[in-house]
Amino acid sequence: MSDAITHDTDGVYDAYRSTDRLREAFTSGELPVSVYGLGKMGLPLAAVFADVTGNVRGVDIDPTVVDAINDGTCHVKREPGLPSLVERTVANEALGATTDPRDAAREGTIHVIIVPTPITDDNEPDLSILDTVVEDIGRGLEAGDLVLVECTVPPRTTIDRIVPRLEGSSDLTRGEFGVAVCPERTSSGRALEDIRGAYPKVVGGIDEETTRVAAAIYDTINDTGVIPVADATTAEAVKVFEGVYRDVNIALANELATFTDELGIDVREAIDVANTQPYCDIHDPGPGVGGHCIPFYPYFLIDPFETDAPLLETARGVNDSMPGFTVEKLREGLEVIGRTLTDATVLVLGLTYRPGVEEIQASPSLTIAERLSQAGSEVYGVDPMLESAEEFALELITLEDSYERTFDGVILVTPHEEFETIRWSTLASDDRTVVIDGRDSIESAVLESAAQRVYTIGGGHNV
Ligand SMILES: NC(=O)C1=CN([C@@H]2O[C@H](COP(=O)(O)OP(=O)(O)OC[C@H]3O[C@@H](n4cnc5c(N)ncnc54)[C@H](O)[C@@H]3O)[C@@H](O)[C@H]2O)C=CC1
Ligand SMILES: CC(=O)N[C@@H]1[C@@H](OP(=O)(O)OP(=O)(O)OC[C@H]2O[C@@H](n3ccc(=O)[nH]c3=O)[C@H](O)[C@@H]2O)O[C@H](C(=O)O)[C@@H](O)[C@@H]1O
Repeated sequence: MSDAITHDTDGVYDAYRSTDRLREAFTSGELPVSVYGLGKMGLPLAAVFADVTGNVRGVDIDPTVVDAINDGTCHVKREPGLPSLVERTVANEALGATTDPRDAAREGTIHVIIVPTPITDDNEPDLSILDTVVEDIGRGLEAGDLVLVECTVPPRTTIDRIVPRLEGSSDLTRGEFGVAVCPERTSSGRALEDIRGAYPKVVGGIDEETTRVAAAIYDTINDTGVIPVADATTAEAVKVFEGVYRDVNIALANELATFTDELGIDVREAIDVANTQPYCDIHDPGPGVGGHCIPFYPYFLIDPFETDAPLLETARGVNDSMPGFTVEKLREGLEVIGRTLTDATVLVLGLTYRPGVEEIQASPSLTIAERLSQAGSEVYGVDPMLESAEEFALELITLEDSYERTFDGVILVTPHEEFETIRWSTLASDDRTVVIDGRDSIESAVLESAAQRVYTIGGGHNV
C-alpha cells in the first residue's frame, strides 16, 4: 500500500499515511517552509527549520532585517550559535528572506507564524499584525498546507479567528488544510538551545490529523520530544498559563520586597532560604516587569473573556507599581541627606527590559525615567545594547561619559554584564550619592568600600 494517501494534493496535511515517510519528506526539503516574522524568535526558528529541511523562506516587513539575513548576517544580538547558523544556512541556500509574503505564501507548504502579538494602550490584545499575516497566507494557501502558530495568542484565537480568516482569504475550508498551535517557549539568549529541545514542544491541532502531522515535524527538531495536547485552544492556554504563572509569582516576590524596611530584614535572604523547600519557588523582586511577553500575557485572559481574573489584575498592579517604588526609594534616600528629586542629577543604568536583550517594550526604565523627569530631576541613562533611547525621558550617555559627571542618585535597573566592572568609587565618588540597586547585583564587597548610601530592592540599605 502506498505510503501517500492517494489524492491530488502534494501537501503535508492528510497527505502521508506513514509518519516516517512524512518526516522523510520534511527533512529532505520536499515540503517548503515559510516563516513569517524574523525577529528575536523568528530568525532562530527559521534558521533551525532551514538547518533541518534545507528549504526555508523567511518573510519580514523590515527590509533591513531581510537584507541582513540575505547577506548571511544575524541582526539578533547575543544569541549563541545563531550568527554562524544564519551564515551557513544562507550560504547553502537553505534559508532566504523576503519582504513580500505572496511568493512565500504561494510556495510554502508549511507556514510558521511568529510575529508580534502585543497589547494596545488600553491593555487589549492587539492581533492586527497576526490578522495581516494570516490573510497573506490565506491568499496563497493550497489544499494540504499546514499552518503552525508559534506566536503567543489569547486562548481560542486559532479556532475563532485564524481558521475563519484562512477560509475567508482562500477558496478552502477546514479539513483541506491544517492549523496547529505550537507555542514558542524560548528565552532570548538561549533561543537555539531552547528550540532544539531544552524542554518538550507543545502541539495542539484543530483536528487529529493536524496534531499528528505537526508532532511529526517538531519531533525532527526538538530532541526532548513533543507533547501533543487535546486541541489548539489547549496549546494556546499552556503558553499563556506559563506566562501568567511567572507574572503572578514575580508580583509575590515584589510585594514581599516592599516589607523590607518595616521588617528590618533582608527579604531576599528570606526568599532564598524559603526556596530551599521543594514546593517553594518565590521569584526575584526588582524594579518592574518588562518585555512584550510577561507583562502582556495576563491581558490575553483578563480582556477577551467574561470570567473575572482578580489575581491576574492584582499581580499586574503590583508589578506595575515597582518602578514608582524604586523612584520613591531614591527620594527617601536623598531626603535623609537633605536633598530632593527636584534638583537631583540621576543616572539610570540599564534601559532594556532584561540583561543582554535588545528589547525596551514595557521596560521599567521607561517609567522610572518618566517619573524622575516629572519630579524635576536631570536624568541620564546608560545601556550598552542601545544606540539610541528617544523613547526614554533621559539623555543616553556611555558608561565612560558617566564617570565624568557627578550624580546625586544612581539607579541600577537592568544589570547588563558590562556593569559588573563599573568603577563605583568613581561613578558614585561623592559620599552623598544615593544608589538604588534594583537587582541586588552590586557586589557587596564593592558596597562595603563605597561610602555612599545604597538601597537594594528587597535587601534593605547599607547605611
Ligand atoms: N521574545 C521572546 O522572548 C519570545 C517571544 N514569543 C512570541 O513570539 C512572537 C514574536 O516575538 P519576537 O520575535 O520577540 O518579536 P520581535 O519584535 O523581536 O520580532 C518580530 C518581527 O516580526 C516582524 N514583523 C512585524 N510585522 C510583520 C508582518 N506583517 N509580516 C512579517 N513580519 C512582520 C518585525 O519586523 C520583526 O522583525 C510574539 O508573539 C511573542 O509573544 C514567544 C516566546 C519568547
Ligand atoms: C514562563 C517564562 O519563563 N517565560 C519566559 C519569558 O521570557 P522573557 O524574555 O520575557 O524574560 P523573563 O525572565 O520572564 O523576564 C520578564 C521580566 O520580568 C522580570 N523578572 C523576571 C524574573 C523574576 O524572577 N523577576 C523579575 O522581575 C525581568 O527583569 C523582566 O523585566 O517569556 C518568554 C515569552 O513567552 O516571550 C518565554 O518564552 C520565556 O520562557
